[in-house]
Amino acid sequence: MDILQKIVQQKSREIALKKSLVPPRYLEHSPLFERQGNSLSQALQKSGSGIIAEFKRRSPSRPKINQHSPVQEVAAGYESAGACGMSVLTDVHFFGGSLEDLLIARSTTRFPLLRKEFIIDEYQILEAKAHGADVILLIAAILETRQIKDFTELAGSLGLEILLEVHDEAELKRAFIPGIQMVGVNNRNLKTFEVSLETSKRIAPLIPEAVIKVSESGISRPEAIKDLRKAGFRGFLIGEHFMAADEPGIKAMEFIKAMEP
Ligand SMILES: O=C(O)c1ccccc1NCC(=O)[C@H](O)[C@H](O)COP(=O)(O)O
Repeated sequence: MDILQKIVQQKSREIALKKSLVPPRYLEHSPLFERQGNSLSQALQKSGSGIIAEFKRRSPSRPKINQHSPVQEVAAGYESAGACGMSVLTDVHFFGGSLEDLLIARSTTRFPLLRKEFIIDEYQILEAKAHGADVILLIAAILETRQIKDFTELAGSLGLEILLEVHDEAELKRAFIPGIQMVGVNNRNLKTFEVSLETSKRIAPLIPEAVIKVSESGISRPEAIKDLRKAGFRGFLIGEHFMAADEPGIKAMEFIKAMEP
C-alpha cells in the first residue's frame, strides 16, 4: 500500500466518526459560512510574490519539521512577508495539523487560506468552509473524475476555489475540468519522496492557458522561481523550506526579498 492509499484509508475512518459526532448541518451554523471568500487565483494573477507559504509541522517524508512555532505567529509572519496566501495542513495523523490551525490562521490574517487536506468526501468541503478556508485542494490521484466534478460544484456553491493537484500528464488529462481555477503540479514523487522541479516544467505546457499554474513541493531557492516563472507558473507552494527555520515568517520574508530583481 503506498502513502496515499494509507492516508485515504485513515481518512475514511476519521470522516465516518466525525459525521456521527457532528452532522453536516451543524457545520453550516458556523458564522464563517457567511464569509465571502478571498480569491487566491486573483491574488496570484496580480503578480506579487506568487508565494503560497505552508504551515506544516511534520510529514511522511520528514517526521520532524517544526513542533514549536505557533500557527498565529507563522500566519502573521507569512502575511507581512508578502506571501499571496497560506496553505494550512489540517491532517492530524500524518502531518500533525488540525482544523483548529486553520481557524486560528483565519482569525489572525485576511489573505487567502488553502485547506491542505486529502479530500475524499463532501463533508470535508463543508468543514473547510466552516473553518475559514478560501481554497480547497483536490488531489487527482485519490479521486475519480466524477468526484472532482461534484466537489468542484459544491465548492463553487460555497464560494471556495479549487487547486487541483496532479503528479503527471495522465492525471491532468483525466482530472482537469472547466471551473477549476488553479492546477498545482506536485514535484514530489509520492512513492520515493524524491523531488524534481523538472516535473513542473514538463507538465506546464499541457495545462490550459487560462488556468493559474502552481508549482508545489521541493522549492528552496529564489532562483528556482525565475525558472518556474519562465515555464508559466504564477504560484509557488513552499512548506518545509520555511517551516524548518526557527522563525518561518522571517525565512519567508528573506526568500521573497531575494526573489526581487
Ligand atoms: O510532504 C510529504 O511528505 C507528503 C507526503 C505524502 C503526501 C503529501 C505530502 N506533502 C504535501 C505537499 O504537497 C507539500 O506539503 C507541499 O507541496 C509543500 O512541499 P514542501 O515545500 O516540499 O514542504
